[in-house]
Amino acid sequence: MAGGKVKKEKGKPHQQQKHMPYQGGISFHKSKGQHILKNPLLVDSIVEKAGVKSTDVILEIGPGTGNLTKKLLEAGKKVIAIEIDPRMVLELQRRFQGTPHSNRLTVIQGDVLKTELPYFDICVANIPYQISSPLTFKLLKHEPAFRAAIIMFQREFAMRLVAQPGDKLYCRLTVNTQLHARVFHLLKVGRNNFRPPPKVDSSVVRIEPRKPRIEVKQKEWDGFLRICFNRKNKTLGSIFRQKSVISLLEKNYRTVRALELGQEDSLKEVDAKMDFSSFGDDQGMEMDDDGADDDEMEVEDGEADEVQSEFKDKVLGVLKEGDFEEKRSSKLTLQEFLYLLSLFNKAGIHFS
Ligand SMILES: C[S@@+](CC[C@H](N)C(=O)[O-])C[C@H]1O[C@@H](n2cnc3c(N)ncnc32)[C@H](O)[C@@H]1O
Repeated sequence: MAGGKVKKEKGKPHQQQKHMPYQGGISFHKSKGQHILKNPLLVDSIVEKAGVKSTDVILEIGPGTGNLTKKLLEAGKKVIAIEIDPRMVLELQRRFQGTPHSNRLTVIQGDVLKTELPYFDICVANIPYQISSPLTFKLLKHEPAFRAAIIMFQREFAMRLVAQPGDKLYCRLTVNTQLHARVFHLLKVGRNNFRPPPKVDSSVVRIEPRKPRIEVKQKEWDGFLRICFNRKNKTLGSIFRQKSVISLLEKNYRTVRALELGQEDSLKEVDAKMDFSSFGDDQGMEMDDDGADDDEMEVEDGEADEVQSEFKDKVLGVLKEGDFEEKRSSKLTLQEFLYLLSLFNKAGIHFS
């Protein structure tokens, strides 16, 4: 309930670290990323840069107390807002009830990550940063594709989304996002525009889903990028020489061949011979990685780990064919990644 008492944590009678006071009586929960936009000029600027049309159905994620919602209602035809916190939902109802906007606002109470998204033309949102990655990919998977999403992210996350080959922040998240969308940086936002101020600066970006979509087999693509970005500054030749990588690809190769030939026995034989422990469950193709650890090593590398085999020659042959052996993922364009994957697939080499 808005204006309710702040619950004190057990054993910490004088501490209310997670609850920040708010002049209107509502308290903000950091755990829900509640940093409310307090600068009306900034709110105007976001709505203006979003290019909202008067015919637009707008999706807002995390409307909070409704500062952005109000401007969106003024600009568009309809706002559908998804808010996890029932206190905020009440606050919104109270704020817009009896106003000319009330019948054009629908508030859905729930976790946006667990909610089936409605149809919308444009999404405008100041989101809780902890859901940045899964939310971005939920939006990018959404059908039918919307015109654009204008979203406030933590600055570093935003810069990863818009990074170009060769930029320090260029990572798997960048390539995965840019496969599905064109992304533009719109606005830098300092932390003092929020109440309470977050610990980080922010940026507003514009995400435009590609139309038509670039079609890839998602598991194949994810598996491929995971390997390429395992050490993004190493040459692809060095990454694809690793024993663990060769083993995984050879297993996939034989699996596909065996399935094609319907040879179940040879499958069992392959499984018995190979050790794939270094990839294990990490082959899960979830898209929620924020890319922050792309420089971290998941697969051991090094000369000692190399294998000599015909299959390795096959893999390196593909790299040579496309002139990729000396190239590094940190500098590869989206088109080059797509081309390299197509060369691997043409040679019967698969990543899932
Ligand atoms: C950064 S605040 C933005 C509030 C408001 N839009 C503004 O700009 O002033 C994020 C809002 O998202 C809500 N929220 C947090 N997690 C959410 C989730 N998983 N699904 C929907 N809303 C969420 C919070 O309760 C909060 O109201």
